[in-house]
Amino acid sequence: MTMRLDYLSIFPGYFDVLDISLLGKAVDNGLVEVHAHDLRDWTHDRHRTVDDTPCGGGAGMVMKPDPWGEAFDGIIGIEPDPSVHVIFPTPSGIPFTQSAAQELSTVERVVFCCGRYEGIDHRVIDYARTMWTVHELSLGDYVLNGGEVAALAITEAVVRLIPGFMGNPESLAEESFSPGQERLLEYPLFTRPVSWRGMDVPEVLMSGHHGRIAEWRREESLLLTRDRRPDLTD
Ligand SMILES: Nc1cc(-c2cccs2)n[nH]1
Repeated sequence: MTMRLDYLSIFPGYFDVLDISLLGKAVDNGLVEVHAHDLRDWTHDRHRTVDDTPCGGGAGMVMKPDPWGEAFDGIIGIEPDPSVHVIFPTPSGIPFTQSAAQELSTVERVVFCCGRYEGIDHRVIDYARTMWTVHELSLGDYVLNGGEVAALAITEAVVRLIPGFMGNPESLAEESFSPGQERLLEYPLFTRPVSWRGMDVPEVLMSGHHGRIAEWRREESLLLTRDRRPDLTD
């Protein structure tokens, strides 16, 4: 299965980075195909205008619906297709989680709509919901200048889960937040040298005693989770 990823943005250059590293490899081995589009290509005025003042007043500018609608027609089509997943990163979205990444990793087509300014005219999202499967997703309780960085983060979380993408799929199963895993934070990791700047690797990890090592790691995860993410232990 090849996943097609489209990105609609007034800064399509953000997505050049997808040609690099692991994601670049996924593109090379045909696991994913990536298309970035400049929303301004669907404007018709000399200034290639994509925004206007908010109806009802208020600060900032809102992204006009017309360019989005024409871009949807050109990129996705004019017939409804629930198999197409359209993602609007937004601070007012539902929290993006590993389980959402897991679900999206099985989808054949994903279109990211990267808003700027104060946001996109709401009729664009309402229209998209009549046509495709729409996800308004938040990365966390902080505000970015636009959806591009969020789209890249969601892309990385999703693409790395596509079967055949990661060399060693077993490592995925053990990760924090993987399905089936207890919701615990990762224990501290060490590698050689055993002694570094006066700090030694914990002795238990050099003991070769797998039972004790597993016990030490679990305890460390429990302590870390209780200290930093008590919400995960609910
Ligand atoms: N979680 C999150 C998403 C965003 C934005 C998406 C689009 C513009 S700002 N900020 N923070």
